[in-house]
Amino acid sequence: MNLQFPELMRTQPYVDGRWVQCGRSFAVNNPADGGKVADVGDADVPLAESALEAAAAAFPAWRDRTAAERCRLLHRWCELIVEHQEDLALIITTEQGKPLAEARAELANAWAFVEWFAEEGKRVYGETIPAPGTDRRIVVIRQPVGVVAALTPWNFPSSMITRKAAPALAVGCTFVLRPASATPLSALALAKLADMAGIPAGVFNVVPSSASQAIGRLFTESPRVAKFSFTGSTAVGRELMARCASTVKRVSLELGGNAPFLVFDDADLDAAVAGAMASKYRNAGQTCICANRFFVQRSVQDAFADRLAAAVKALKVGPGTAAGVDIGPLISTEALQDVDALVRQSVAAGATLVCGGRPHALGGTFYEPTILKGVSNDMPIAVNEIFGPVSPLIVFDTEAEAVQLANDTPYGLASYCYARDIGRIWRVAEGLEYGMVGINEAVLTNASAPFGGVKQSGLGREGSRYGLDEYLEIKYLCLGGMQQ
Ligand SMILES: NC(=O)C1=CN([C@@H]2O[C@H](COP(=O)(O)OP(=O)(O)OC[C@H]3O[C@@H](n4cnc5c(N)ncnc54)[C@H](OP(=O)(O)O)[C@@H]3O)[C@@H](O)[C@H]2O)C=CC1
Ligand SMILES: O=C(O)CCCC(=O)O
Repeated sequence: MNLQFPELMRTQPYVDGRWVQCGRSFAVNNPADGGKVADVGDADVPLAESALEAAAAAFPAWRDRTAAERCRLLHRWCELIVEHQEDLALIITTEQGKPLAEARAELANAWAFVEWFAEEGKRVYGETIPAPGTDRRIVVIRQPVGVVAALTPWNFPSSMITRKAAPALAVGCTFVLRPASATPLSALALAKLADMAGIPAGVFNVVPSSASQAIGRLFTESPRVAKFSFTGSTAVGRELMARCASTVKRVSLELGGNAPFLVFDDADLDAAVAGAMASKYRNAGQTCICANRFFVQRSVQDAFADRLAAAVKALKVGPGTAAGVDIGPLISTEALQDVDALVRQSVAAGATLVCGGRPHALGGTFYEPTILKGVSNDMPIAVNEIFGPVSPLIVFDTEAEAVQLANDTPYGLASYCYARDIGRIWRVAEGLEYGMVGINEAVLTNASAPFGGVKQSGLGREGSRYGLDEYLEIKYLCLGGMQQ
């Protein structure tokens, strides 16, 4: 990797303000060609435990700084991320695979979370409440929960970190992160910049590790951790949440999705196709909010499919660093096999391919951008999170049927509705059992909006002023003896 600032290429865990030499390492590979990018120090449980200790030791002093002081450091961190965004984008593309343009967009989101919470961290207000008697006063204050431990996924190696760490640090919590083993380099580069920004030792720690289960057990069961935050699959999130019960930890979970994308007969079809492309094919479909099922009203199904197919066929597949590439590789061979199996099962069950439908001629983990028609809501491809560049089209007749089919899943993260009738839009938006509804819009993520799901898609919200609440405890002060 040819970085302008080579110091960003860190390969050791960052604990208590120091880069720690490890006895063992694990390889980070470039999904575009399978080549090794780096060997990264493999943090074991004792090292992760020492990171929790460091975070616990750093907590009182960090908590007791003024919000303005903490936020100034976060602003500095943000400035450094902006200054080094080209290098950081290259690191994302190299370890994760997405096209450079998308890596830059992820970076813009990543620093926007830091900037936004550097501002909002100054607004942790309390409250006074009228008391039932004249002899007392009720006051509510909000305080940082303490040490936060987080596990993040590989699909957004930078922004999934800053949207947890920035609010936590802004309100006075300290933070220990274990990034996905496929993408630790972005996390370590962010740690380098946090260090350069002057964020004190122990406040932000990163422990890359190949031992996901052992570190997960430590983070969820350690009494030192006050709050556990996870982004990843529902299956793993469910297991980790159960472990948190042993210490009754506060938990935030951003889990899997099965986003419905509803296209009604009054929709602006060009807008719907543009939204479908942005939602489905970004990050090669490896996004928890990407459209997973397209429900298209019968009278517009052919027009929508034809226009979508024209756009999909124009997508350029290739390594994320190559000019003009729209779709990079999938993260791993297993991911490619899973996506291909879902497509094959659908075809065997009666769906038809409009385009794509197999591993790409480039080989490796590249997959053809695909559209399937004649899918039904009970096929495995509609029941499971696809996490690949495949659009299954399901036809519907009535509004009620569309909402019923859309809600027929245990997931409830993002959903999308394209229509023009305002009554219909309102009814559908209210009826969708999802944490987020894109209405004639498919780009939902930004720092000022509350991102999160209902049902088995998770607990809590990230981004927006609600994102601060995840890291704050409410304390009620009852002042008695107030009578003269
Ligand atoms: N909501 C979302 O944003 C995401 C959803 N997914 C969904 O999950 C599917 C599988 O992807 P995958 O990356 O395997 O997602 P996982 O849920 O398995 O992984 C997410 C994170 O959790 C870690 N992890 C995995 N298993 C455990 C465990 N038992 N204890 C503690 N930590 C664990 C992973 O580490 P490591 O990477 O080292 O295994 C990674 O850091 C995808 O196809 C997609 O459907 C995946 C990623 C993000
Ligand atoms: O897939 C996710 O887990 C989050 C999506 C982030 C984004 O939309 O930028």
